[in-house]
Amino acid sequence: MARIGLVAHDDKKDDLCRWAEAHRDKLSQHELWGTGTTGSRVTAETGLHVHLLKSGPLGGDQQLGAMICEGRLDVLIFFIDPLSAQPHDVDVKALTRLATLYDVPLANNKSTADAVLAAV
Ligand SMILES: O=C(CO)COP(=O)(O)O
Repeated sequence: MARIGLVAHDDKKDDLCRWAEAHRDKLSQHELWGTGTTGSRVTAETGLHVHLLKSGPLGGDQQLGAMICEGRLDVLIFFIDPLSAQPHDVDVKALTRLATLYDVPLANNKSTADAVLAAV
């Protein structure tokens, strides 16, 4: 069982929920962790259980980063919005930096998420 982080910026939350619904059976075999709003929406729209962290701008991205550097997260699915500025951009950068540093598979879009999930 893999420990999978689920995060999406606001304009990408619909995409992530659709992706999670499409992969519901597979995702249900894993331990899911999500930032507050993303995780709540995934649960509401798919029925999947997601352990909820703080909302991203309130520290949720940093909580996922801490999980990564402590070896408590195996995969990060993070649908980033490349067309909008984020008030917590420094947190977003810190999270993607730690995923890179610790060699955690990081999917920033649906195609990559499909490939990563197929491999776990
Ligand atoms: O902002 C986020 C990622 O940077 C996501 O946070 P929420 O899921 O709480 O909206």
